[in-house]
Amino acid sequence: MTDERGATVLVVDDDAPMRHTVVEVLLAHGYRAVPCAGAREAMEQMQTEGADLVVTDLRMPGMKGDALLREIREAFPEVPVIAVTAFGSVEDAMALTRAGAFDYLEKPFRTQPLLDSIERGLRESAPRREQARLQRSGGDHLDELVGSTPPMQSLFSRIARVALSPAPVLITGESGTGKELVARAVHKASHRRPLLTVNCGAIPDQLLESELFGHARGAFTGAATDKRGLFQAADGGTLFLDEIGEMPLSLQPKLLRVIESGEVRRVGDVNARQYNVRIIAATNRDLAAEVEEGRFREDLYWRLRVLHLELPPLRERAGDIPLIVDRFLRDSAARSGMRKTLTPAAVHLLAEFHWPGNVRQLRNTLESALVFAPGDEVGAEDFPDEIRRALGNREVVRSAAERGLSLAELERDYIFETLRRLGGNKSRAAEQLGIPRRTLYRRLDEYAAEGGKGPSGASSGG
Ligand SMILES: Nc1ncnc2c1ncn2[C@@H]1O[C@H](COP(=O)(O)OP(=O)(O)OP(=O)(O)O)[C@@H](O)[C@H]1O
Repeated sequence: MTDERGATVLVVDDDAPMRHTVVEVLLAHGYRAVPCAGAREAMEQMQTEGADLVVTDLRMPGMKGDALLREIREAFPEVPVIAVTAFGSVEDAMALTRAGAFDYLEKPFRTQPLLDSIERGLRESAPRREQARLQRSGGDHLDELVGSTPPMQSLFSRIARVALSPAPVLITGESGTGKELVARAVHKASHRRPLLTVNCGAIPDQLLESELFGHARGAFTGAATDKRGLFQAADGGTLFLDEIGEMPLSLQPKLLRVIESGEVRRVGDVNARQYNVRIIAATNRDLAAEVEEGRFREDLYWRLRVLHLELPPLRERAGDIPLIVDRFLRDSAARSGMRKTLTPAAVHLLAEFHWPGNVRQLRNTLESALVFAPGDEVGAEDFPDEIRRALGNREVVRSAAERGLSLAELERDYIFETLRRLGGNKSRAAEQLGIPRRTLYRRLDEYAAEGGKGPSGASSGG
């Protein structure tokens, strides 16, 4: 967590005495308070110096305070805005919250509620502001990638560092962790152009070679004209080889040769040409294991992973989930013009789930909940059973793990408990357990043979 003393707070009010009083109070409490006489001045200040939080009056000449609120939400969504309003009607307050105000205070207000609100606003927005800071310091190449947890921060700084090198980069990580976004970020920061992408798993083996290297007219049946390959088309830029683990073994030595020499020979051509192409490869496979098993060439593997970026699975950076959700909600609001919010229970649910399909699954899940949730608010009940059940299951699994149960014991207890709940009806129990009936019978026979120990609680007690 960042230390919020010294945070920059803009105080926007056209009423000079009021403005100065607030500034004095904030300075006395260790904030860097900057007075702004109007909305324009405030926007100017945000663009040049930045700000961590804004306290603004809502009625000012020049630009209305609520217009300022909207502008800030759009340009600097990470900066919380506390609105000060003279008319404290409920309608106003609701309109303000809908427009994105973090909090509002009625005039005249006392010092302590203002200080409390500022402290809370800074605390709650800290991860978003940190992310924005990182993105700004690294240029705009990270703008699609959300994350403020330590593994993502270290990834961002690695991206900036590897971008300028001409060496190949290997990006690994489970499916849906953002490998393609990382490839794009590396490319963007590299100042190379253009970026071409090929999915090695999506093109039939025979075609991949001519897709990559091109072919000469008449090289094979059907090659009626000369064809440029991706290496040629990407000259001066980056070639992203997605799903490199799927590249056929027969093609791998050719790719290695091209990477090492920079020379490409089209299929059916005798002459080689020199191209300047930076390779980024990605895979969700364990390439080292593929090498062990003879499915991937070791020399190519080592050549590709000169620079290696590893994307952690989402469950290992759950702290990023609220940020990612926030980004998706904003993207979706921008597309649909309808802004929906999540209830705290829904946010909790999403933050706690283990997301085997990583960010892609989170995005898809959220998108469908946004479509199907009837009102403006998406609650935990709008997410699939499977996700809600997993959280309940976690409690059960945790207590089993705490008791030191083996998998076999857990299974046995679960079977007996299901049978007990269903009054001993084996057909229904098998159905609920999702196993064939004969499997259930076999298990019960095994337990009986073990001496009918019954549930582990009973056996460990005896
Ligand atoms: N850190 C992130 N911030 C925002 N969106 C992300 C992030 N990581 C992934 N996404 C989104 O998740 C989805 C999957 O990302 P991407 O296609 O880059 O994953 P991948 O690792 O390449 O997956 P695969 O191995 O299946 O090809 C995309 O919609 C992407 O925009």
